[in-house]
Amino acid sequence: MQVLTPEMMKKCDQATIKAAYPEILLMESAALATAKMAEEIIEKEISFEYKSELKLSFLIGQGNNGGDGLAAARILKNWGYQPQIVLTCSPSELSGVNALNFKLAVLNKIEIYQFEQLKTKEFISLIKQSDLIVDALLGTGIKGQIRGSVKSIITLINQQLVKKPLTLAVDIPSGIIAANGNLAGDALKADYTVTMAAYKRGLLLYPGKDYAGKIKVVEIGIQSETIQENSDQLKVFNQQEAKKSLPVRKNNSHKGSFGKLALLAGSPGMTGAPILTAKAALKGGLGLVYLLTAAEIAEMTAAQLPELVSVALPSQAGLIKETAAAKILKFTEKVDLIAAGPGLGQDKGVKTLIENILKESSLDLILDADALNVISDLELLKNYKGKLTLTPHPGEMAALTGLSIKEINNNRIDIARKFAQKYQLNLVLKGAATITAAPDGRAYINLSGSNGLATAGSGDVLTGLIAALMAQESDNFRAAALAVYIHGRAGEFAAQANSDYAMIASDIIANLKKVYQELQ
Ligand SMILES: NC(=O)C1=CN([C@@H]2O[C@H](COP(=O)(O)OP(=O)(O)OC[C@H]3O[C@@H](n4cnc5c(N)ncnc54)[C@H](OP(=O)(O)O)[C@@H]3O)[C@@H](O)[C@H]2O)[C@H](O)CC1
Ligand SMILES: [K+]
Repeated sequence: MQVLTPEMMKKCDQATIKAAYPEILLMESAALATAKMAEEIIEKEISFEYKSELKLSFLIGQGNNGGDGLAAARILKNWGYQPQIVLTCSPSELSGVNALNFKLAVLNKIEIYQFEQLKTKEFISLIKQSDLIVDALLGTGIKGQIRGSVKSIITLINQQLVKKPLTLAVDIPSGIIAANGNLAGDALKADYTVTMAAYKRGLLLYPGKDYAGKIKVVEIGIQSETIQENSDQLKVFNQQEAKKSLPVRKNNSHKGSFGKLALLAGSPGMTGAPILTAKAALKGGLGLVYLLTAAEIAEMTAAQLPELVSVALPSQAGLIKETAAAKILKFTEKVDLIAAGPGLGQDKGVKTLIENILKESSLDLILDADALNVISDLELLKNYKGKLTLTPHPGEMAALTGLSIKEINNNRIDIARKFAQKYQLNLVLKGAATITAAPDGRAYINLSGSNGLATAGSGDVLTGLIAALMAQESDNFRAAALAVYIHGRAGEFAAQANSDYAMIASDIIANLKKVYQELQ
């Protein structure tokens, strides 16, 4: 399913209207979907005897988002509810389809208030008594910081109400910038969002994602071809996508059928990282892991995980020496892919080692953590002969690009995509709302996960999973996106079992089986 910017959404609306779909009909479809969602929420969340006893309050802005709200209120009135409307402007300031929907609301005898004419106390009491608020103040047309009556309403609700009524946002919570998920000063938190035709970026990026609650994308008459033509190939990776992408395992197979991984990882202070990566790779379905590690810890790591084949490399002060390059490259002749980085440590020797692999190997290669930190010549990435995947967190991405972490997080989608295209590699930009980008411009925003995933070793687990899925699926980009999804979903299961607070990286691995069972 596509993820759009406000400009793309506008183009879709315009193309649909131009192709003979009247604007009022589009708005009516959006309103009908909103009314249905409101009814679903009411039935699920509120116990009541008569529809007419429920207080449904519609907060209505001056634009088309408000128009959606006006029409939805009218539909619910016709279904036997008693909605009331709070308008942020005077009726004479409404135009076009919004003015028409206002007239219809009046005709249907809906109770209408103008915010400016209400005393603060009256407004607060009206909101407090509401069983459901429908937020149709601002949608994709937001410009600049919130202002005027819209700002007063959002501020009053956020500052004066200890317990906020159940809230349904129309299209996007008001105050969230649809292009990037940032706050336009302040925003109204929703429990549910009904969004028209496609996801908007701001619903999936933080802080917007925290404001949106449960999101439902509804069809309003815009053809999927129109959305496809006006989008930029950014999609969500959700359970449906994961089910489609899960590699089929052949019955007539041996451990070589599911891939052999050379994992270059670990140092004396960091013996857990390679174990987490190796274990996640094996539990992810990979056939065989060779851990290539510093001589000091080769034996000890082998003892920690009996399924592992541990290979000792020459080292100095615990870090693998650059002279190990020849041995590693010779060794990689018998594997299908290489993953490097977890717990590797950083020094000149490690840097030379990684550079040599980038210059000489042509296997599928995943670089994570310290293997990313030692890269200074980005041309090496571009010129790599095999298929390359990088898995930076925002700090590592900042080091790779020379941007600040804040800049990365403010524009993570575009930065990840441009980097992947420029250097012709798969990029997994980690953090809340992980982006997976392909060299050909495709990209996914991942939808699974929990804040418990922000725990030591979580990235090491992801690297192992990416290796596992890549070994089983030929499209490395799809494999990486699937691994990110599975990692996030296993994190959700781990959080359910342990709480977000108490889960650790090993719990992600322990819950992989539940994800595979769910996807099969
Ligand atoms: N045909 C369609 O386009 C459909 C659209 N749908 C819904 O429409 C909205 C987008 O509607 P749009 O009118 O483009 O914009 P909004 O309603 O979101 O906002 C515009 C009004 O809000 C005022 N505004 C803008 N920024 C601010 C702000 N920071 N603070 C306060 N007020 C603001 C703006 O005022 P101006 O003075 O700038 O003109 C407008 O009054 C979309 O989200 C959907 O809900 C339907 O889905 C159907 C088809
Ligand atoms: K809204």
